[in-house]
Amino acid sequence: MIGCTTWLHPYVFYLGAQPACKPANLVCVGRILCQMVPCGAEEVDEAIKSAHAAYLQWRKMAGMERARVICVLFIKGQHIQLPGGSFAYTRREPLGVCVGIGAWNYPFQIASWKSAPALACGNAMVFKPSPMTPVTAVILAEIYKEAGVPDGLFCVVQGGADTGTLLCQHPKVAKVSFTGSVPTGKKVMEMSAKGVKQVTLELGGKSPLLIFKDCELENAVKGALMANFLTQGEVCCNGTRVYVQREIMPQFLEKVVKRTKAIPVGDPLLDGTRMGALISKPHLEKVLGFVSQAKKEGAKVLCGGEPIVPSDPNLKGGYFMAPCVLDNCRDDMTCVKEEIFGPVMSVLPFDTEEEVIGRANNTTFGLASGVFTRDISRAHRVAENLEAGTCFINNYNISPVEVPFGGYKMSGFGRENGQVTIEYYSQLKTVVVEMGDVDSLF
Ligand SMILES: NC(=O)C1=CN([C@@H]2O[C@H](COP(=O)(O)OP(=O)(O)OC[C@H]3O[C@@H](n4cnc5c(N)ncnc54)[C@H](O)[C@@H]3O)[C@@H](O)[C@H]2O)C=CC1
Ligand SMILES: C[N+](C)(C)CCCC(=O)O
Repeated sequence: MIGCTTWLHPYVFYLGAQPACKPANLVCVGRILCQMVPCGAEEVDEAIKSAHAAYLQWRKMAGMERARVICVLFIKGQHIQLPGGSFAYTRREPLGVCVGIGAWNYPFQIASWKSAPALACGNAMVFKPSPMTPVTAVILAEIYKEAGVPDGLFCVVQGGADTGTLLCQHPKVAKVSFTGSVPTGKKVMEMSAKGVKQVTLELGGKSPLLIFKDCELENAVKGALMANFLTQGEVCCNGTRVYVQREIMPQFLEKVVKRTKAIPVGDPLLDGTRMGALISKPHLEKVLGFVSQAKKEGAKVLCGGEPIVPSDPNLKGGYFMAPCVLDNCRDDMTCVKEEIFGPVMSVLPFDTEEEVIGRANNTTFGLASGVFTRDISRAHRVAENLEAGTCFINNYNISPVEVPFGGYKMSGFGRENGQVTIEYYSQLKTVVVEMGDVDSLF
């Protein structure tokens, strides 16, 4: 499949139809995995037309029929009684062709979180994965095909910013669901606004994790690791600002450093590995740059923060680094303010609940947050006061598909997962029914 230069119906994906474009290499531990060429205006247009044609059939199918190929959530409207026996009802209808644009960190999950509810609601989707991770969305298309999704309903187009722009600007597109950085999210919103298209934005974060002295410490330590080192720290909702109540700071640091040093870094295909390589050389350099900057600004590296070369010769060209814990951090440091998107935990002391909530909220991001405490009232009070789309109590990074996920503030808007997602992939039609005579004013 990789390197093919034509459409592959039915789940159209383009990997090279434009000889004028420069091919981009997808590399794995320094070796080329596949080559691809971005889609241009012609291919984007064809994909959207193909999705639109499939949508016209798919939208007519009853939920039960769609449920044979995709697990359809309960999609229903409301019945509203009006005077004189008249009534109104609402219908949830699909939007049309939706575009999904994904980041590279969870490529298969992002493609699924967007396309499954879009299709379940009766829409078609044209999905563009990140050019860093072009393959798994194509595998998802194959899975859909096997499950019985009609030809053209889920199309994958390859490319970067130019292809993304073509998708956002296409007049036949009804909605854009975007996962990526804040600067790109703003551009996507701006382009979509010009065509009055609906938008869902899942953007970056710099989430706070609050650890109170009355917590169950072992769990809090494990939670802090889950909040920082999952997927090499390349997770938008990671709790990278770890606020620890001063009294328990020494015990917390001792335990967290011990566990961090023991994380097996290496081949992600081996069962025992808990951390793989970062996505690319420039990204590794960026993350290491944050660590050096933190040192310059007065942070103390308790462990990690340097590149490592695993012993396996096959991994020599990979972009591995040792997971890092930073102590002596302050709220005004770059490592505490900016999204690093790598395995770097910044630890900060606090004294009171009121103080830590103010500090936790002092950010333009608002994706997630977490609190560890045994005090049930405190836990819910903190959850209420933190300005974030999710608050984890006594755990972190738990996101089953039945639970809504999305941001506050500059981390975006709209929600993915959970029943609420229906609202973001459908529109409401009101039907008003008169049961008596028309009472005309004229
Ligand atoms: N809130 C969430 O659910 C998640 C957010 N992210 C965020 O994503 C970022 C990292 O991912 P990246 O791929 O580096 O982000 P990015 O913003 O550079 O790219 C994301 C996607 O947008 C496309 N794109 C770039 N310029 C575009 C344009 N002008 N018009 C349309 N599309 C364009 C890219 O090709 C890619 O597919 C981090 O900030 C992270 O926090 C990542 C995963 C989940
Ligand atoms: C699955 N989870 C919660 C760890 C991450 C989901 C958001 C992302 O794509 O970064």
